[in-house]
Formats: sequence, structure tokens, C-alpha cells
Amino acid sequence: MLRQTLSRQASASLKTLLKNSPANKSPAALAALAHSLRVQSQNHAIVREYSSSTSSGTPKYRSFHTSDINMQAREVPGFPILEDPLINNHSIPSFMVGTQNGFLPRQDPLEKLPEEYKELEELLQKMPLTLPDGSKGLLALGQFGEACKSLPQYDLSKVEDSELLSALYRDYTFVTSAYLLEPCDLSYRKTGHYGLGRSVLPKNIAVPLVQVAEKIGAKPFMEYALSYALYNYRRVDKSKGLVWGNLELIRPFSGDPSEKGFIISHVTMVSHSGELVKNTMKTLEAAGKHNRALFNDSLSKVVSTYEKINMEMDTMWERSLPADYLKFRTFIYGTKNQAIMFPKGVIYEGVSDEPMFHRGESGANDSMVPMGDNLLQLTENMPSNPLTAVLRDFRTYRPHNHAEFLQYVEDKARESQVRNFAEMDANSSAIYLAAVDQIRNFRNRHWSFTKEYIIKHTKHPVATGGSPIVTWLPNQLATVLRTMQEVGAKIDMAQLVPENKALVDVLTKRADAQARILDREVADLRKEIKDQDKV
Ligand code: HEM
Repeated sequence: MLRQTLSRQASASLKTLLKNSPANKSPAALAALAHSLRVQSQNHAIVREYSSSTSSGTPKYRSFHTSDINMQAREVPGFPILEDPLINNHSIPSFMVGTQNGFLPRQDPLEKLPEEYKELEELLQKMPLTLPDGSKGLLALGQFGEACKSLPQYDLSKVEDSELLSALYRDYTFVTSAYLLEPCDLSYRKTGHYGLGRSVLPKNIAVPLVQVAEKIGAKPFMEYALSYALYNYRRVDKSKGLVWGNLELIRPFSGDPSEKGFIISHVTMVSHSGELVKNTMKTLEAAGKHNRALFNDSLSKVVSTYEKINMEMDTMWERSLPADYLKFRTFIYGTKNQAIMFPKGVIYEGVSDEPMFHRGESGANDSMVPMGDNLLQLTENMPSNPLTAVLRDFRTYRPHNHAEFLQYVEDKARESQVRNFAEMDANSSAIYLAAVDQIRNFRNRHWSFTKEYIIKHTKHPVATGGSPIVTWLPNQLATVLRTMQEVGAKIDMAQLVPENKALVDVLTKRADAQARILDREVADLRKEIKDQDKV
């Protein structure tokens, strides 16, 4: 009944939106809008429920049901993707997959809160370890927790503007993480050990945070896309692009230039994701229709887009220095699988007496690599083990529309048998191998980041997202390398055009060598860092 009512509300809002919004003319935009409203109505029905199970350590806050949402989505053919980001629309969610905005928000993030939230805005301005004028902020002085006491408990129940909701969610998650992790940061800077975080989130923070999280269908804790990285940039010159040099952070924790480099590098990479989405959809369509020429062309474009993204990623080394990472990392830890900081989770005062546990902010919640994993059917080639279960869990920590889209790509690739279709033709196989190699390139560089930015500086066994630091990333990288070996071994080299022959030769040899090195590295690091089988 509730669902029917919400559906009726959704279609009424759809009519109003279509009437008022001249930008919504394209069929894809209309389909996406209709879909979003159905999803919104569906989500409202779901996210308000709380799970009763707590003793097992499962989060009390219940996550959404992808399958329910998919049932709704079947009414439109394929997955509705925004061709126009509808930047003037403040009703549909800020995060909706599009061929222009990709996985970035439809509108640039709201930079400053309206006057009625001035106490929250001022608190955030004074929060960072180092303020823009070089002086010490509240976190450096250990005064943030105390300062939170004077924050009014705003009532957010009437807020409906999606842009404002996104900004409030971002800002409350920043306050929450700073509040909970301030003691850990102080302790880490003094002793090199994190110690206990705060275990109770006061109600003037917890209640509005949960209100806004419910409204946008998110977990009430900092997320990669919805707050820390993809909703945290501003263009210096509004007429210029999303490029390094034209982007600043909205909310820093530390104010260190390396923190800005770390976050903004994610944004500049994701700025290419629209192109990736477009060609992923074309590849799926081509495989479904057995259209070899379109398949080769669109999958080649997927490869060249990942190349751009990987080149952008490589600039991380100079934009954010390995020696600086641990200076700002403390604030992005989660409360799940963090036995040292949050052994009993966190109680949200005024919301529930049961503790909640959430994974911390992590690039694992970015959607570009999961989309590639699903398109190339790598996800289903992952071993069936607890580490792969963590990968699945990470996929619930992102905007609903991204999660649904990833599910769609996974289902569609399986239905169209993307890998088999590629393997039926030697030259398509070579392009498929090149696409998997881009995912290898990403994961291999990423594994180097993890060794250089983290493992060299701390023996803390768990990453910010709550995964075991030595074993989790190699679980996926090893799958990629194994897939390359499997595919490479089946290619009939005599059928390849000369450039593909050279390519296949290089890619398969490199995959063999890297697989051997990775095994050795993991075995050695397991001796240095404990608890690597705990997930
Ligand atoms: C200094 C740079 C970086 C470091 C030290 C780093 C560290 C990590 C760690 C430790 C994880 C494990 C998950 C967890 O948090 O529990 C992770 C996962 C991940 N990160 Fe990063 N990261 C960096 C940059 C990036 C960038 C720029 C991206 C781009 C979007 C990214 C995307 C990912 C992805 C996709 C995963 C999941 C990996 C997989 O599926 O195998 N990371 N990151």
C-alpha cells in the first residue's frame, strides 16, 4: 500500500517535472527521470526500515534492496542513462549515471550552506588541522568535540531540494567523522597508535544526519561518492573544465596540499567516466546483437578511455606525496572491522540504542573499475571466498543509481556473454585482453600506491574501508592476471592482425610475470602484518 502511494506520488511529480523542465526532452532523459522517481519512491519505502538484527554485528541501519529496484526498472528497456545531466533539476537525486557527467554529480557540488545552517558552516570552516591562513584549526587543537556541543540540532525533515540534501549529507558526514575520529588522530600524531575513537555520536549530529541520509537513501556515514571525494570539489573558474589546476576542495580535514591532491585526483579521473559509460552500453548492445564490428569499435573505445583514466591516476605520485598520506588518512576510517578504534561500533544518540558499524571512505566505492569488472565478467571470475564477499559489500556503499547501474551491467554482460562473444573471434579476444589489461594497469598501480603510501609507513592491518590491507587488493588483482592468462592461452595467434599479435604477446607475458611477483609479495607481507585472514 505504502509502495502504491509512493508510486502515485512519483508519477504525479514526474508529470510536474516534465511540464516545468524544457531540458527534459530527450527520450533517455525522460526514461531516466521516470526511472529515478520510481526508484526514489521505492527507496523511501525501504530505507526507513531498521533491521532488528544487531547481535551478529550487522549494521542496524538497513541497506537498500537492489533486486526490488531492478523489478521497477524493467518497465523501461535497458538502463536509463542521462544524456543531459539536467543541472537545473533539484528534484531527482544529485547522483545519476549519465553520458556527460558519468559517475560525477549532475551539478557541481553546492559549495556553501545557506544562511539558516550558518553554525554548521562555521564549524566546518574552523575544523581542519591547518586553516587556509596557516593557523591551527579545531582538530589540531583537540577542540572539535567540545565545539560540536554548541551546534544546534537542525530539523531537516522538510528539506526536499536534492542539491541541498547532498550538501547537508556531505557536511554532516564530515562532522561525524571528525567527531568520532578526533581522539584517534590526536593519539596517532602523538604516539603512532590510533587508540579508541568516540563511541557515541551526540544527537545534535546523529538525528539530522540520519534524517538526511534517509532522504537520499544513503548510510549515515561518510561515503566516497556522496561526500568525501565526488561531492567535494569546486571549480575555480566556472567556465573551465574539471581539470587539475581548476579544482579546489570544499571540505578538507587536514588542509595539507597532499590531501587536496589525493581527493582531486579521484575527481579528474572520474571526469572521464561519461565516455566510459557510453561505450560500455554500446559494447553490451553489440554483444547482445552479435554485432562484431560495433563490439570491436566500442570495446576499443572502452580501452582508450581507461588509458586516459590510468594516465590521470599516475599523476597521484606528484599531486599527493606518499610521505603525507597518513597525516590526513585517520579521518576516513570507518567503524566496521576497526577493532582498535571502534571495538563496539558507534551509538547514534536519539536514533537507536544499538551500535552501528559502517565501512569507511574508500576508492573501492568508486564505480569505474566495478563497471569494468562487470562488463568484462571479471566479477564472476573472482574466487568464492570471504574477500570477494567484501567486494560485494563495498558495492552497497554508493549512490543507489550507481549500484543499480552496476547490477544492470553485471546482469546484461552475463546475459549477452560478453567474454564468450569476444573469444569467438581472435581479434575481438585481443581487444578484450587489452580491456582487461587496463583493469590490471589500474589495480597494479593501485597495489603500488598501497605499498608506498600505507604499508611502508604503518603496520595497521586494516584499510580505511575495513578490508585486510595485504590480502584484499591482491584477491582482485590475481583474478585479473589469471583471466588474462586464461584468455591469452586460447587465442589462435595465426588469426591475429600483426599489431594484435604483438599486443597479445606482450600482455600475456607481463601477466605471467606479475602473477608470480604478486604471490611472492603477498606471502612476504603476510609475515609482517597480522590478521590478514580476518574480514
Ligand atoms: C594514494 C592513493 C591511494 C591509496 C593509498 C589507495 C588505497 C586503497 C586501499 C588500501 C584500498 C582497499 C580497500 C579499503 O579501503 O578497505 C583501496 C581500494 C580501492 N581504491 Fe584506492 N587508493 C588510492 C587511490 C585510488 C584512486 C585514485 C582511485 C580511483 C578511483 C582508487 C580506487 C580504488 C578502487 C576501485 C578500489 C577497489 C580495488 C579493487 O576492486 O580491487 N584508489 N584503495
